[in-house]
Amino acid sequence: MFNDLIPRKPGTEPLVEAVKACRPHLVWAAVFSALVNLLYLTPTIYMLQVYDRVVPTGGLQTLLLVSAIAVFALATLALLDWLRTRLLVRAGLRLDRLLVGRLLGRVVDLQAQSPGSQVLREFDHVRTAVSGQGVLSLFDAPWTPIYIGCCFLLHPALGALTLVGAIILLILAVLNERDSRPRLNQAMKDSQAAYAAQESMAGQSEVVRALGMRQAGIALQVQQRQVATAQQVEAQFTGGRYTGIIKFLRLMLQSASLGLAALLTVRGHISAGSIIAASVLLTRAVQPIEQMVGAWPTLVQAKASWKALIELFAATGRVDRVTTTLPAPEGRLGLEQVTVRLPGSEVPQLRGITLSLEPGQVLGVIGPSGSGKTTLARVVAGAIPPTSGSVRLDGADYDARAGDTLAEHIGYLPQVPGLFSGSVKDNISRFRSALGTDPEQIDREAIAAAKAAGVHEMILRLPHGYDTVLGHNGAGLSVGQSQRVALARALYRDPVVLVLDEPNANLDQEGEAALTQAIKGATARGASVLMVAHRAGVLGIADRLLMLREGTVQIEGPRDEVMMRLNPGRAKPTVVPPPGAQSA
Ligand SMILES: Nc1ncnc2c1ncn2[C@@H]1O[C@H](COP(=O)(O)OP(=O)(O)OP(=O)(O)O)[C@@H](O)[C@H]1O
Repeated sequence: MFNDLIPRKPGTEPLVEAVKACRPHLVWAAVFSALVNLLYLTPTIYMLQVYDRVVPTGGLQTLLLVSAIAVFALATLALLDWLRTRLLVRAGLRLDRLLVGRLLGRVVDLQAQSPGSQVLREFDHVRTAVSGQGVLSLFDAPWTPIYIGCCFLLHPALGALTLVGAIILLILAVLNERDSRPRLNQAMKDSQAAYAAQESMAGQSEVVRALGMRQAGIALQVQQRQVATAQQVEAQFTGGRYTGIIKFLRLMLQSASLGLAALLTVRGHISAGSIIAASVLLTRAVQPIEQMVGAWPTLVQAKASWKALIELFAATGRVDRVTTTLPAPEGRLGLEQVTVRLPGSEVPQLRGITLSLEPGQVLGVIGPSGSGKTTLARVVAGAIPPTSGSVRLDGADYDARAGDTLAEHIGYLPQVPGLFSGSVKDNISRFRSALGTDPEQIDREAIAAAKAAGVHEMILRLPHGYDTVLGHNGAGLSVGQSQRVALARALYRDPVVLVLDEPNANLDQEGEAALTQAIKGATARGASVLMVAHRAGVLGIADRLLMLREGTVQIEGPRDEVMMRLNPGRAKPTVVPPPGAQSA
């Protein structure tokens, strides 16, 4: 039942480490729980002493002594209860400290986007269960048999009543779990889908308004929400029904034990003190079961979330490896039989691509829409791994440089610029300030990159220059301006490989001239450049051209030769020199 909750797959090591780090807290919390539960016997024992020793003899000194002991025991109970709660909260914090950074790293490493956005929510479910009532109810549960045993010690009939009561409550708890679990799981899935749909609509609100999809969009979201809420309500109704029955039964049992104990006292089987003691013991015996029923949704949710975290870590096991530090590369790029099949797709997007690119060379990638140009750019940029085959930088597989180490040598300008919320400088410097890099160094390098991209003057004309704060997706800049800032980001710290995906798609003449100069500057210092382009202009700078069709290389060779082959009727290649090319 709990087998699938143990992280065993490669890649899940951080989860194992985090659990190990929290183990001392959990063990001590369990020990304190045991002591707390023992001390819960204090009122029972106190009552027995008062009724059986103090009342018959009228011994005030005995009353004072047992009262003092009871106060001490109850104070210790309160202290230990407080300590165990603190320990669990600290365990939750430790989980947070150890896992959140890695978790976010793994989300970045995920290829499929959707599950990643829920990951922190999943983690919080686990943390809440660990640091709250969920785990406490598990710690208290084993005490039910002990309290029942104490009832048997008072009198077998009282023990039997408590045992039967506990069994009935347990059966109700199991039925509750069985009835509400599928509904809770479904409710979770439905509400996640509803949240995702709402986020997507909110992100596209302009399009929704402009296309008159307002009413349809709202109706769709309301429907999705109703489905999710209906399941939640059903689960709550089911849980509430059982909680009500369980509460009624517990109160009945308490009264029944009082009545039975009174009967046994009248008949002289037990002392008068046992009457209330029996009722208190029964309450303690069934309380963990009741607690468990209350905490069940939290535990079910935490279990599902923990499994989701295990899957996430197992699916992204490639990261967090320790690799040998290789020397800085020169920019020799090689693809060997690269095949890419994106997650969820049945056919590969790239098939058996082999190519090489030397430092200082520009390779232009052309081909019809959907032929795989962007996919090739993403693989060469290291954004996605090949499904098979290898991508090499100076002979070393991309995998040989772990995490961000590879990215330091690569400048990537994606088809959609993808700027982030933050200042223009933050965006160009790839948010280095968050890593504690010297601010002056960041300023110097960001300005150098902007100059290399020919965008320095344009940035200076922005309301706050490099400190202009951009919104989500670079809001605050035009599409062309975003593309130029993203080019500066790609050139930040002079990477030896440049991957530019339709870098001139939104540029005016000035922007295209700046782009050409930037590419020339990069090749002059020895960078290799792979550039996807539709428009002929910028391709004039390419040394070689590669034409893709349906994910395979159709033609590859020196630019003019390829152009001649593509346009055999023409005497001269059709690629026109890009603006600014003659000034080089
Ligand atoms: N996330 C994805 N999952 C599955 N298939 C995808 C995904 N993204 C793209 N594809 C498919 O991969 C193929 C290649 O897409 P790609 O974006 O590489 O083409 P492209 O040549 O860059 O096209 P364009 O010139 O229109 O940008 C297309 O058939 C597309 O449908």
